[in-house]
Amino acid sequence: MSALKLGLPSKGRLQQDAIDWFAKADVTVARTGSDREYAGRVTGLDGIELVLLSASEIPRELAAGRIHLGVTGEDLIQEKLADWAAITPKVTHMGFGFADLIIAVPTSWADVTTLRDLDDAAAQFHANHGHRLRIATKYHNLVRGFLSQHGVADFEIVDSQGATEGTIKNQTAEAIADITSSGATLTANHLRILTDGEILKSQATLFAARNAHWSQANRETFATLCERLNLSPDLGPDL
Ligand SMILES: Nc1ncnc2c1ncn2[C@@H]1O[C@H](COP(=O)(O)OP(=O)(O)OP(=O)(O)O)[C@@H](O)[C@H]1O
Ligand SMILES: O=P(O)(O)OC[C@H]1O[C@H](OP(=O)(O)OP(=O)(O)O)[C@H](O)[C@@H]1O
Repeated sequence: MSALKLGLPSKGRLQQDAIDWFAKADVTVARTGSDREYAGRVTGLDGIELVLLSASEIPRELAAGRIHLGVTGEDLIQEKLADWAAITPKVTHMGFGFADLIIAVPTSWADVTTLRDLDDAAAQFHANHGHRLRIATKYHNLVRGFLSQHGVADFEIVDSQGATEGTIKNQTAEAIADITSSGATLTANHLRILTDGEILKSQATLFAARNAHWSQANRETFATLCERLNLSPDLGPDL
């Protein structure tokens, strides 16, 4: 019998909260081996196999159906999977890992407080510098989609996979789009969120994979898990 594969973040800020969340359903995730070994097992509910993955790889594994269930941030799912709701429906929000994806500019840009101002500043910047205003982010698709919806076009995305708030000081970008939680990193780097610059509110979420092979046993395990967590997700007929 092939077990239901549950993908959890292998490290990082979501891992411990995810483990605690499953413990509420008497599903105990124990890391095995050393701290650095990406192995673990699940006890308390038969038929679940743990798959430890980077939070940013969980969307791809869900889409490919290599895991049945996965925990990651909504920001990562929406960025990486265009048609995410059809491929990997949400089972439930998990109530941690809250973070907002936002657009921010230097606090010294006193005249730029809205997207409209950003659009004007971008046109001016292009005219003055001969190249487009650069926005550093790892959320290329979400940022492009959001800015195009709001009529901001004269910009260029600069890839930044980490320390994005530092790109302005480093002069590799003029604005940034990144997730923020406490706001401390923005403040420390003299950045201010545009008043209408919120792209997405994210939190850790349990997703199910439509493309996974769901055996009868896998469905029953999932149903038991949902029952213990008091969940009745409506995932449509194909799951
Ligand atoms: N400061 C934060 N506060 C709360 N949640 C956050 C914060 N930063 C990130 N998150 C959430 O946690 C998710 C994973 O972030 P984390 O930094 O743990 O992993 P990652 O660096 O994106 O992935 P990887 O495991 O590949 O390194 C983010 O996509 C977001 O949903
Ligand atoms: O609003 P705050 O509470 O300050 O948190 C926001 C910061 O947290 C994340 O970075 P992370 O710590 O994952 O480091 P990274 O820049 O290397 O991705 C995010 O990219 C922000 O930089």
